[in-house]
Amino acid sequence: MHPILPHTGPGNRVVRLRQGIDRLDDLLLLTLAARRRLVRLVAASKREAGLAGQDPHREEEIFRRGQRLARRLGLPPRLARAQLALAIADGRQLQGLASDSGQGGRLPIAGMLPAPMESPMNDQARFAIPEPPPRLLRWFPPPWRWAPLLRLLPSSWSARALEAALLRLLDEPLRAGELDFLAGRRIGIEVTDLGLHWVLGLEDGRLRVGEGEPESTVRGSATDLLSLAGRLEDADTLFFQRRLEVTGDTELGLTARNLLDRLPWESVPLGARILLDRAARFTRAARAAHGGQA
Ligand SMILES: O=C(O)C(=O)C[C@]1(C(=O)O)C=C[C@@H](O)C=C1
Repeated sequence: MHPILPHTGPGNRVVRLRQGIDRLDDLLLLTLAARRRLVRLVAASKREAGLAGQDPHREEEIFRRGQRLARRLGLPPRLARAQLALAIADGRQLQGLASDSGQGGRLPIAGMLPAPMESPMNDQARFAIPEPPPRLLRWFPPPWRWAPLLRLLPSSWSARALEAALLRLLDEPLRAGELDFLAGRRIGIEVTDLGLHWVLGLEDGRLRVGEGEPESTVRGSATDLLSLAGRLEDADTLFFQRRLEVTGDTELGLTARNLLDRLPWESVPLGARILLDRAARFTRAARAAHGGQA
């Protein structure tokens, strides 16, 4: 808490807004850290495929996409360009590539990056994704601290993201007709610590995330729901420990739960599996770092 700002009134609003700004700054850095991991992976794949490190077309494409998104978000295009230039300069530096390969200073802020500090590592150590260190996680806010920020986002965003994630995850059971029991029904998913809830149904053979009163609701913390979806914990354990709860039409809720248990995990796209596994491990480690309260 800032020492000279009051705890009530407009001063308090400043404190809370600054906390929001801090969370968003955390997100910026977190995004950069995740980007670096992907750059290392893409560098390894390019080497394996015998492709050149530097790819000016790809860089152009990144800038073009950035400008389009900046326009849609009302962000100054120069700001978007500068941010992306910094990220790409770092991407090049990670791969030991020239920061500006004679392209007329297209990455003008490359010089702002610190000199490479990468110590020589073998490929395995370099590309392995380490468990986040606990001290860093204690600094990283627990899921419930994100709730007020998430509420600021349009609910259609989270609904679309969930719909896309579920479509990938449940593609095979959906095509095999195993989700037919959901036709015309509405099942709720509630992430208690994030204050998020969605209603899921099957319309014309397609999974839909929509509005309305659910007939049955599966409820749990972000960490526990991710652990279930990522197969780090099985549904029985979570229900038995009351970390997962089904209310309303129990039969419908239990059918959904059983489906999750029987999910043909091998058929889930590898990328989605890795992402889920990472997200679940990360939030579990964050919960442990916050004394089990995240
Ligand atoms: O996509 C790649 O091939 C990368 O190496 C990543 C990246 C970037 O940082 O986005 C870095 C250097 C390349 O010139 C193009 C893009």
